[in-house]
Order: sequence, then C-alpha cells, then structure tokens
Amino acid sequence: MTDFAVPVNTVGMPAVARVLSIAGTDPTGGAGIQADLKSIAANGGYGMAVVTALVAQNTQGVRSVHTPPVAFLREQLQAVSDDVQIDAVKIGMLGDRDVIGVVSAWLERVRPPVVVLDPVMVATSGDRLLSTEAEHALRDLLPQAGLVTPNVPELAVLSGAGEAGDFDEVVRQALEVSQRWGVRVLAKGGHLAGEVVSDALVDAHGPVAVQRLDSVRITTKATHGTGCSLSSAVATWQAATGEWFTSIERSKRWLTESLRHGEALAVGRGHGPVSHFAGLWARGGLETGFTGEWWARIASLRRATGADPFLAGLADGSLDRSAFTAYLAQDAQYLDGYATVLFRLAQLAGEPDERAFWSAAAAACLTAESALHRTWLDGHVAELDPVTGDYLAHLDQAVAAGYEQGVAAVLPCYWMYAEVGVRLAPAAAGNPYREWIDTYAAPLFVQSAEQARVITDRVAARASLVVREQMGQAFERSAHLEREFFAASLRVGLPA
Ligand SMILES: Nc1ncnc2c1ncn2[C@@H]1O[C@H](COP(=O)(O)OP(=O)(O)OP(=O)(O)O)[C@@H](O)[C@H]1O
Ligand SMILES: Cc1ncc(CO)c(N)n1
Repeated sequence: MTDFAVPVNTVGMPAVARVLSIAGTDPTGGAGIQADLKSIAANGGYGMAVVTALVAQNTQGVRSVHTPPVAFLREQLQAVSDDVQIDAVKIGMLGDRDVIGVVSAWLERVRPPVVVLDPVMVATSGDRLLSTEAEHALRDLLPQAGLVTPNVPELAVLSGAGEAGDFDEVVRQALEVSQRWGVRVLAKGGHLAGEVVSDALVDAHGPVAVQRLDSVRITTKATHGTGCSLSSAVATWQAATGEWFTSIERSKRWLTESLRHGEALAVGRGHGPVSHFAGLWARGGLETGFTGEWWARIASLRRATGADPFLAGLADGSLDRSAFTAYLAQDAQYLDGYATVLFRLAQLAGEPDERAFWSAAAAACLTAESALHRTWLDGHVAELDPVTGDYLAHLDQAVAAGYEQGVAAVLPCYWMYAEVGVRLAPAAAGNPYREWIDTYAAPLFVQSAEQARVITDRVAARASLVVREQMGQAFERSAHLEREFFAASLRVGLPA
C-alpha cells in the first residue's frame, strides 16, 4: 500500500472504515462530534455520531451544557449498532457518571474492534466538560479502550499526580497509567512549551514501552479541537491499518498540516478550529511531498501574482515596453547573483547527481543572463532595485545557513517561472514578449524546475524537523519576493 492510499481492506472490512464518534457537540464546528466527523472524513473514513451532550459553546468558551436523558443516549447507540457494523469508535465528552455507565455497557455488549478514548475533561477555553465526581468513573472505562489520548492536565488526573512540567514527566505518568489500567496511552504534549511538540505512544505491556513522536510546533491560535480531531483520525487509521504507531504518525502529519491552515478559516475570535480539509483542498488527495505542501501554502500568492498588472500585461501583450526593460535590467543582476548561489549549492551538495544538477543550472543561468543583456539591454546596467537586493540577500542568507535552506530558497524562481511559462504559452503567438514566454515554457526549463523540486523533496526528507521547517520558510519568503520583483518593475524607470 502506498502512502497516498485511502484505507484498504483488512479482513471483513470494506475499503472505507465505518467510524462512530460518541461525543458532545460544538455548534461552531471546531470540536466535538462536528470536528470528529470532519476528521474521520479527511482521513478517509465514513463518519457516524452519537451525541452525549449538547454544548452551547464557541471558540471563546462554553456557555451551557444540555445532557439528554441517558435512555435516549442508549437508544441512539443501539440504533447504530443494530444496523451498522462498526469498525472503530472514538469516545469524547461523556459529561457525567450516568453517561459513562451507558457507554461502558454498550461497549461491553458490542465490543467494537477499535476503541479510542479521548478523556475530555476541560475545553481549550478552560471550561469543564466532565464533572469532577465522574473522573473516577472515567478511569474505570480505560480497560475497555484500545488507546486513551490524554493531554497534560488529563494525564495528571488519570495518574493522580500533579501536572507534568516536562515531557519526561509526561512519559512517566503515561507509563504509570498504562501499567495500572492495562491500556495503551497516547500522551500529548501540546500543552508544554517549546519549538517542538512531542507526543508518545506508551504501552507498559507492549514490546516497546515508549514510542515518541516529535513534530514542529505551529504558531497559531487555532488549536480548538485538536485533541478531538487527532483521536478521531487515529481511530480511523487504526481501523484501516491495525497498527497503532503508524496510525498515530499518519494522523499527526495530517493534523500538523491542518493546524497550519486553521487561522486562514477565520472562524471566531477565540481559539479557532483547524482546517480539516486543507490538504484535501490543496491537492485533491491526502498527501504529497514536502514541496507539494509548501506549494499549496503559496497558492493564493501565486494566483495574485498571475493577476498582478505585470504578468497580466505580459499575458495580453499590453505591458509597457519600458516596464519590461526595467524588469529585465533587474533580472540580469538577479540572475548573476542567482548563478553564484547555484554554484555554491553545487559545492555544498553531497550527492553527485545533485552536484551535477546545480552546476549545470548555474551555467545555464549565466548563459541566459548574457543573452538577455545582448537582446534587450544593449549593455545598459541599471541601479540595483531594493527588491532585487532583498531577494539576493535572502538567497545568500539561506545558502549560508546550509545546503537545505539554499535549495528551498532557489526553488520558487524555477517553479513559479515554469508555472507562468506553461500558463502563458497559449498566449505567446503574436505577443511582443513571446521570446520571454518561450524561454520559460520550454520543455527543458520545465524539466529543470521539476528536477529542482524532486531534489528539494529528497533533501527535505533527509532533513531534521527544524531544518525542514526552515526550508519551508525560506521557500515561502522567496515566493513573496518573486511577486514583489514583478511589481517593482512597474515602479522603476528605464535602465540608466
Ligand atoms: N501548536 C501546535 N503545533 C503543532 N501541533 C500541535 C500544536 N498544539 C497541539 N498540537 C498537537 O495536537 C494534538 C493535541 O494536543 P493537545 O495536547 O493540545 O491536546 P488537547 O488539549 O486534548 O487538545 P484540545 O483540547 O485543544 O482539543 C497533539 O498531537 C499535539 O502534539
Ligand atoms: C463537545 C466538546 N468536546 C471536546 C472539546 C475539547 O476541545 C470541546 N470543546 N467540546
């Protein structure tokens, strides 16, 4: 099975896992069953939901909770299990002891193959979602779960200790809970500070007691419902793969990307939701390489660049000739510096094919530059525009930081130009700027851009988490400077 596939058949299960969320509601859609359903769908499952409690809440806090009679909860559960074969269950907010009792009895009877228990006690906003007197009853439910997913304060309650101050202590508490209740624990470190967020799969009775997973911490306020979303994703992947750690890794990759795009949804004024379908929307699939994710991140910037006056004018041929010449005068200087950076990458490259690629790229860049000078600029040298200076300084800085960042920083120049070339190619005939369009639509250039992307993906895969994140940032900054570079040409005059 490839990494791109949606769940495949395991014995007795159809291609799409049927996953039931038993949880409370969030009318703003970021947490509770609303988040669970999105998460299950985003991870390739079929989502179902039984409501334990109706919660009047939003991104800022919980206002009130209405718990329907437990007899009705029992009816909902039975209605589902009498009809549908359930492949996995995710349990979220349970509210009180009676609710816990009904769910426990149902689990005992139905025995779903996968049960993930998110021991929800307090919302992101700080409001209680489980009565204190029910905390003990929740512990009794632990042995019925295949996995329990506490955050730092919930783990403290389950282990009966104080809140852990660092991740080692989190792991110790998780081991204690796993040992005592005979349950696998996914201890989540979201509440601890630091550049890296750690989680750990802890199984005191398993062959490996602790499997730790680190990921980059995203700077965002949109963290509402991350716990709900994660536990639902893990339940879905577990039904498909039967492997807890694999399921957690996949879910985390998906969650990290969804967290990154949460704020862009602009939902609410407090802690907003994650963007459950960001990856799906960007790619029409669940996963591509690292560069694919960065490319998706600059989607709106790329659209805007294409619509900006410079490229719009180039496309229909209406662009002022002096603006075009001003652009080329800057571009000649840019390419000179760019070639130097490409040569530096050739020196830094460890792999022979990468070394060969960057050397050839540098040479091709210098050839293109002198051709530009000959054809359009007639030997004129313009003053360096601040944007050109900024861009070259950024490239220098990136390559000085390391091969990885350098590779990521030079990529947008290739990739965005290949995209523009291919997009404008149909408009090339009769266009005064045809030669320019042809240069970037040329199959050889497009192939080079693709090769640069493949190399960058390979480098990103080898890099540490932190360096990979810096690569993404270097890439994004270059993309922004590409847009400014086009725009600057409309401001500056002719070359001196
Ligand atoms: N800023 C962040 N960047 C990346 N990952 C994060 C961030 N915050 C949380 N996570 C991840 O999200 C998951 C949920 O973590 P957390 O410890 O916050 O759970 P939680 O408190 O139950 O979530 P919530 O109550 O907000 O729904 C974990 O896998 C954690 O590593
Ligand atoms: C219903 C519900 N479940 C869980 C959480 C935790 O985020 C929440 N805020 N609301």
